[in-house]
Amino acid sequence: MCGIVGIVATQDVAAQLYDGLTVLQHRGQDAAGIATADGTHLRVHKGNGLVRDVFDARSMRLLEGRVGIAHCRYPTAGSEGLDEAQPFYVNSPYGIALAHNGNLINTDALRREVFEQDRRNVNTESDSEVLLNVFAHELDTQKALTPDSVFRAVEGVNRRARGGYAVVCTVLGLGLVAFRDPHGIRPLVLGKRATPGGEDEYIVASESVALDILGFERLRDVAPGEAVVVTPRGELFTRQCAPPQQHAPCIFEYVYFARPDSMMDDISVHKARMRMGVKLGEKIQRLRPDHDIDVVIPIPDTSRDAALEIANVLGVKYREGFIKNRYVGRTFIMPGQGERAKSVKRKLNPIPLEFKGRVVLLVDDSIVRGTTSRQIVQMARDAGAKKVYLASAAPPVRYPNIYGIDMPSVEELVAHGRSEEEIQQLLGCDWLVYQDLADLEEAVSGPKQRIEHFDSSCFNGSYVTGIEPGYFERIEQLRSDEAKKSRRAS
Ligand SMILES: O=P(O)(O)OC[C@H]1O[C@H](OP(=O)(O)OP(=O)(O)O)[C@H](O)[C@@H]1O
Ligand SMILES: NC(=O)CC[C@H](N)C(=O)O
Ligand SMILES: [Mg+2]
Repeated sequence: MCGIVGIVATQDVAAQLYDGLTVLQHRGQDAAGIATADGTHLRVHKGNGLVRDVFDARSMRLLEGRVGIAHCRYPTAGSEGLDEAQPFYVNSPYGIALAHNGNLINTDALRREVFEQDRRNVNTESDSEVLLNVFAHELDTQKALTPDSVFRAVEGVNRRARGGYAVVCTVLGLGLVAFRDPHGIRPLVLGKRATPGGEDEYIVASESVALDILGFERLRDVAPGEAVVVTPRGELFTRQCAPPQQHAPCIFEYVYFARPDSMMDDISVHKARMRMGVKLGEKIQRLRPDHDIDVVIPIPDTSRDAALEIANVLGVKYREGFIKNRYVGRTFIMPGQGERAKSVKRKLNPIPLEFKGRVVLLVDDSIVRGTTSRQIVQMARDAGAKKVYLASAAPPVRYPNIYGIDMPSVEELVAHGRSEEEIQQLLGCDWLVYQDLADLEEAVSGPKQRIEHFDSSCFNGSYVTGIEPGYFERIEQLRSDEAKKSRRAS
């Protein structure tokens, strides 16, 4: 999913960008990078691996500048290699570094346009490098470098690019630029803090947790289609750069991606997950008023909030029956199926006394490829459970996600083309229950019903940007696990 941060401060920002990235690490574990600008120079350091592995004292010292951006990557386009780690950089016009969370769905057409019409070279398979070149070209068509000209350039990007994008850039000679796609599919939040001397400092980030740990106050979310410019002197400019369109934030952020301590589009992720638990608990109660569940056990980490509420609604015990190895990262965002499958075992281990002789209800936030649940159900049986039920706080994932979550191939989705009974059989549990989509959407938008529409495409197959014919076949060819495996091998 990728995490992005941009900061303008009165001191060098690299150390703060680094700290910001460490709390966005759950959004991307494959690569990380920071770019800083100090007036005349842009400095970039990036590499493969976790944030803590990519930077050392020397690379941090070189990252001078009071304006900077940072990225941690979960690839959805191109390869996992260093070439496609972000931020990307172009030296014309002015020198621009860009970091992107999301995924473009018209990358091929844009790539051709960029080469043939804009006469710019894109050196990788990354959609983000294409996006940078579109922005650079649009800025190049402007007469001067001002917030106003940047807003016109972002208007140009919004006319040309389709898909999900939350973007941070440093533009030499101007400062920090950030923008969000016209549907607001990907998240972006704006924060501010004042120095003891009363000077303003600003941050934009994928999740508000980055603001919290760096002492910024959350001002608001960047609006769909809005762009933000912050100059090195701490002046903030904002403008709507696209005609109004349906706001459709990605619901999977609330289900799985985001940290529970983040606020996203003014909704607490933690509360959204608790409400998912209440709704699903009520459904279980409706379907099985005389249930025989002895204990509710979450599949850590992300399902905990929902699982606790299910236990409360059902009036049964909640127990931590699986212990998570804190040194293993998130398995879903690992690039290959072999690694994902191996990592579940390394990551989760049962405490048998919580299972022995009991009817257990295991709860996960979502079942995507079924990698986790298939193994966990077996672990619960091996640990002595009498019966193993499984509840998913999200509906069946039956369609690809194309806006920044790497699930391009329907064949890899355990629920694709299968009934719930068939999935239950495949996962090996005694009963399987899924959240209904209407309940999930209601749970996320909350009592105030702040958001009317979501991008719920992986659950209902409805894509807010529209899709070109042949698109799914093409990404399947490019990005299925099989395709990635043979690319790596060659
Ligand atoms: O059906 P699957 O393809 O296995 O994908 C779904 C699982 O993957 C995620 O866990 P992950 O280990 O990535 O992160 P977490 O520790 O935050 O739950 C998610 O929370 C589910 O447990
Ligand atoms: N998950 C993301 O946001 C990915 C960003 C971009 N499409 C990449 O692959 O690098
Ligand atoms: Mg999980």
